[in-house]
Amino acid sequence: MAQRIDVKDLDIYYGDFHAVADVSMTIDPRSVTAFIGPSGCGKSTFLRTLNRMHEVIPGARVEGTVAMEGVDLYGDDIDPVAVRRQVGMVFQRPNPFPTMSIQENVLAGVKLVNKRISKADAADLVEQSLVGANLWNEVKDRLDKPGAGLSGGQQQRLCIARAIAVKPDVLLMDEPCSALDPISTLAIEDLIAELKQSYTIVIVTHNMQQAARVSDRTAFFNIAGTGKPGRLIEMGDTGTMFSSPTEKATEDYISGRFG
Ligand SMILES: Nc1ncnc2c1ncn2[C@@H]1O[C@H](COP(=O)(O)OP(=O)(O)OP(=O)(O)O)[C@@H](O)[C@H]1O
Repeated sequence: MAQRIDVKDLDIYYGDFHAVADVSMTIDPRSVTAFIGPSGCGKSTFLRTLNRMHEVIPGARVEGTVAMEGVDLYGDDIDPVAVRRQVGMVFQRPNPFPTMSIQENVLAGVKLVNKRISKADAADLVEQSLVGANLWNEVKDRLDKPGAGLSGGQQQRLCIARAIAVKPDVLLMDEPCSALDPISTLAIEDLIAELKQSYTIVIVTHNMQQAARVSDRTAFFNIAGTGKPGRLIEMGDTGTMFSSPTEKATEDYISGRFG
């Protein structure tokens, strides 16, 4: 299930704008990697290149390689839709489909791939995915009610259930807790700790404490000024990054001196 990702010499563009320069990193399987850094340094942009969502924007492109278990996701024979199935994504704001029921939401991605799933298999998958997202006990008696009727934290866990229902290898999370209250945030953080047993997880967060709590490794990105590309400054074991980073910019950012 979980997969290792090797990024090599990646440059990311929006048309002529060079948004992120020269990133090389390894993301370990069955672990949580956090991306931190000031606004505009390209964390979300880089995250979206890991499942080829970046190129959905007109004019957006990359140079370099993103390899999953040695296979370049940008290779000529690779189907981007298959990549997005293998590498799921959870966004900042919970985005369940408002007119769909809870169970239809869980199955939304699966039905795109497998229209002929039997009722029994679908019911099993709904239960499995909701259990996996720590939501089953709260919703099992109202699976046919609208997903939009859940609390924000529950909606985010529903989105995680929808993402894991297609059985991805990797889960990308772009500030998944920024719209949530502290209790829901802790529920998602606990869930991330459980999910890493099975998945490779990458999370963008502005919250230093969250990066320190949930991640095994942390990557710090920075930007030298407006119009300049963001760069990966330093990446390492989260404990070390927060206690004794190598770069002064990392220390300044972590200690709240800028950003
Ligand atoms: N769709 C887009 N078209 C053109 N430029 C974009 C687009 N999305 C982002 N950018 C630019 O790319 C750069 C990196 O943005 P990005 O959102 O990746 O940074 P970030 O580190 O995730 O920021 P934040 O922490 O504020 O979310 C910024 O200069 C931004 O303006």
